[in-house]
Amino acid sequence: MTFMAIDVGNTRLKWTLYDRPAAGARMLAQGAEFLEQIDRLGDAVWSQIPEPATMLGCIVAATAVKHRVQEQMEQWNVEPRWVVASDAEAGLVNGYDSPARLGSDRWVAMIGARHHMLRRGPPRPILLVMVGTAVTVEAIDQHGKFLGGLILPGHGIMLRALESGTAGLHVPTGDVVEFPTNTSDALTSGGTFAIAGACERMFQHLFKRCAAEPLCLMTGGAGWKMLPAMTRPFELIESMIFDGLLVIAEERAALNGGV
Ligand SMILES: Nc1ncnc2c1ncn2[C@@H]1O[C@H](COP(=O)(O)OP(=O)(O)O)[C@@H](O)[C@H]1O
Ligand SMILES: CC(C)(COP(=O)(O)O)[C@@H](O)C(=O)NCCC(=O)O
Ligand SMILES: [K+]
Repeated sequence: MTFMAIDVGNTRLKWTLYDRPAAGARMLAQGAEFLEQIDRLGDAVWSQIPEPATMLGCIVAATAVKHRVQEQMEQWNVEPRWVVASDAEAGLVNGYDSPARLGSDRWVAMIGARHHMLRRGPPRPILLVMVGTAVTVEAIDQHGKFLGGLILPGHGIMLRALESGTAGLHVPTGDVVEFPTNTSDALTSGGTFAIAGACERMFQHLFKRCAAEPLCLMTGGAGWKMLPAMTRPFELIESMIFDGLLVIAEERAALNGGV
């Protein structure tokens, strides 16, 4: 009962094939492609792997990208299914003003994060940071309610915005240092500490709201770059969105006999 999990962000498509649609499933194959390169998936790596029996994905890229992804899946007899954020799913309650407008990647990652937290101990609030094209900083209380989250530009977008809005900021990538003394280091450190500072503020808001110390989790393709600059310990779980997709698929299968 093979299961394909797909996460399409604004920069890359990430996929993992599992032996079954359930938390703790065994990974059979995985990959990541920049969106410009996804049109080769069907003929290349996806023609070399076992056919998935079911599929579940989340996508925040444009509708045209979704169609391109589904085209690559046509060789399989599998119906594409994409998560849409709802009022509640898999133990998480959605506090967004318009629940369906919440990015499905954010929703799925939060479900994965809550699952990780519950497996390791008593319920705690969670601060979940996802570092992709954009950065999101999510606050979840100890009861599983998503209280709200921040959206910030990612490193790349911040740098491009500064480059296009100024005459003198066209420099190579620098290092993250406490007291930058050149333009490259000033830009790289500025972006990194902007994100770290936003995370710290949300940690404080969440701690105060819940009167319990949040568990700090991080995910996303650029998470490893942010880790050393954080003001407190974060655990990096690269597979968070896939873990969330597995949890959702398992629960939906139990509820109605299929994803
Ligand atoms: N192999 C890589 N090459 C270049 N950038 C990468 C790579 N892996 C991760 N990144 C960084 O991670 C970001 C993309 O992370 P990802 O989680 O795939 O984003 P998204 O979900 O928005 O598509 C890029 O903006 C880039 O900064
Ligand atoms: C915030 C995002 C742009 C993040 O995208 P990503 O960095 O994963 O490509 C995406 O989750 C999105 O488009 N969200 C919809 C708006 C919202 O969540 O409020
Ligand atoms: K993402």
